[in-house]
Amino acid sequence: MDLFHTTPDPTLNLLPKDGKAFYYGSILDQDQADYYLHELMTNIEWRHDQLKMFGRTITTKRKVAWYGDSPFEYTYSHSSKQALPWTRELLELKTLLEKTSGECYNSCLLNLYHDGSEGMGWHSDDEKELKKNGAIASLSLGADRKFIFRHKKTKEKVDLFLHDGSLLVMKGTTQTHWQHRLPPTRRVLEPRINLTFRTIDTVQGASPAKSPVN
Ligand SMILES: O=C(O)CCC(=O)C(=O)O
Ligand SMILES: [Fe+2]
Repeated sequence: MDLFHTTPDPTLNLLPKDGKAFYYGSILDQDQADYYLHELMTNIEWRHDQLKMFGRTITTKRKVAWYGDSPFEYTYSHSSKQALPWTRELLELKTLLEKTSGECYNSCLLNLYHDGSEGMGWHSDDEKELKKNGAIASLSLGADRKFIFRHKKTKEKVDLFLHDGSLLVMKGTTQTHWQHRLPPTRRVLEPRINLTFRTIDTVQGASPAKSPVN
């Protein structure tokens, strides 16, 4: 299904079955989107991600950061990390996303893609430490990028563009039945930041999404 050219309707489920994904379009005006992009570029403690695959350590070009309500410990590709305390801007965005989506979140994984050569491979945000079927609110800032869902069994795909300042909310059984990916592209030369607000199941501990290769 090609959803590139449809006007966003946040009441419309983009997935034909086995999950729910709602695209709100831009929820920030251009000045706000520019402001947060700049602030987050500057004030977030960005680190290259280290993935361990087949006994080798790979350093991704994209950078990541992890923030939360408390210094959640989580294991991310065989190394243990701690969530940093919320910054002012992250708390403002969390409040806005909670109001818009009607859900609560206690942590946020941020990804910085310097240009279109950086992306993220197929994965589901289904770590056992995340609240089962918890909502994930994905805010995009900067370059518009294509995002693709793929059903795990039928391989059915749903494509959309995540625009500057836009919100995508994934909920229900989406992470059980669907994977998603941010494909690299030669057409994009500008940076993009993506924030995924999540809920860690605080009884169990903490872990963000798997570490898919670029
Ligand atoms: O950058 C994106 O839009 C996707 C990020 C993502 O899937 C993740 O952080 O788990
Ligand atoms: Fe993800």
